[in-house]
Amino acid sequence: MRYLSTRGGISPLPFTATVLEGLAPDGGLIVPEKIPELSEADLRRLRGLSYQDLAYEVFRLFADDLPESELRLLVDRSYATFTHPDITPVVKKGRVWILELFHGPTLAFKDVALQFLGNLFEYLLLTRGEYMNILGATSGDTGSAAIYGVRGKRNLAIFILHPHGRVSPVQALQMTTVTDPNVFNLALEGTFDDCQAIVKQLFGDLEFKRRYRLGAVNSINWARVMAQIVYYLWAYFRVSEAEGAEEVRFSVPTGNFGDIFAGYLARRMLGGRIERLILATNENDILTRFVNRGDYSVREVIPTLSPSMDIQVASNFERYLYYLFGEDPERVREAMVRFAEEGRLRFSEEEIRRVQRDFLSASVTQKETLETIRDFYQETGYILDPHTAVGVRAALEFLEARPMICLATAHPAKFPEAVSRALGFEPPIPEALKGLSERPRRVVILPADPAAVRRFIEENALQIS
Ligand SMILES: N[C@@H](CCOP(=O)(O)O)C(=O)O
Repeated sequence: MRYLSTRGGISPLPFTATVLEGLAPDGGLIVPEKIPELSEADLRRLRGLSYQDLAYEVFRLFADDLPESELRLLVDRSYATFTHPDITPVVKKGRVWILELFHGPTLAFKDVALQFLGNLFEYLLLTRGEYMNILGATSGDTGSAAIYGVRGKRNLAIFILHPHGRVSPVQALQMTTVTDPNVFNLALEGTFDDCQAIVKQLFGDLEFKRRYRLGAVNSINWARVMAQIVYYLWAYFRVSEAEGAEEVRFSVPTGNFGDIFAGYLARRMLGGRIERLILATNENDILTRFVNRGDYSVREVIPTLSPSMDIQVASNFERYLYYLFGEDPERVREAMVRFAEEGRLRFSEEEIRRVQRDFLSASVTQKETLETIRDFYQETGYILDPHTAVGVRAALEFLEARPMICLATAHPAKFPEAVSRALGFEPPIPEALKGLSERPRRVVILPADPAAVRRFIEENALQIS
């Protein structure tokens, strides 16, 4: 498989180069040259596999320049850190299925890809005798998952930018209590969008990127998206079999468009057996306005009870645009230039119709989020985290005969304040979070200024002369 940039400015790359590159040097996102479609025979072969075997088979389609034996080891090592034997179990609760993506070390869906990416980085760097400084932005969950994915690994340092005071207290503790010398948490005085823009700006400075060997852990890195495709296929197989249904819907709480973009690819691979994806947003509803009205225009970021989704500029949206525009990089480049200048994009009626064949969308208020946590608990005894609650609420709006699978993107114990507001008690604390608040912390507060971040990296980056 070869990889291209959504903006058309690179020669085709193999998988391993794609992973190390992160963001394409022309500022675009990297996409596979073609999306494999699974035949009936493939589906029969994949249906009964364990999660690890399925992941191995899916990765083989995209990562064909990795030795197969090494890929197998990477998959097994990555999912050995999960506490559930099914890795991402799917359970029926009330009228919907819940796909639990929070059984990894940091209790969020990000672990599914970042455990793998951490091991993959280590393997690639050691075999090439290279090092890397990872630079990432987080609105809460990616940060700790990336840190846990690379801590203790050789030839790697990691710099994670989060918006100061705008992640949940548990999310902040998960990141800042990792005090290994190669882990740097930078709390920026701004929003997640500021953090992500700084990351993209520093990646866009090719001289800086090459000098400090910058690597990406956000879903701009293709390996993140690839790893997330697996759980859509996994859940499709489990639920279609249990319900005797050919088609299902998935509901996905969405901020940066990475997770739902993996769902879009899974939908294409399954030949439409995912009838549609429900794109669920909180009050930061730019993506809902896009799906429902073709209005993709930036507004102020509103802090909510589901902070990981407090995002206006969704970086993976560009990958979807590439397919919406018929894989025409020229159109993508023009659109991204216009968006940078005007902060908005408009779409034709025909384009909106096509978008609506892929997605249905609803935006969910904080009041509705709390009501959903409460009502769902009363009906099923199951505690939703606020992000999952946004997805469940949107799912209930679009419930019909097909089974509905809701992505449970984080464990409720990461958001005890929101759960307690809804239910009057906090969720039980899982082992992984016990004693966090007593541990020493390390975090540096900086202005949301690219020059300040750049200086910090220059002073602290791993450099091997
Ligand atoms: N919601 C994310 C934001 C970053 O998204 P990513 O998928 O591109 O890493 C978070 O929790 O940090």
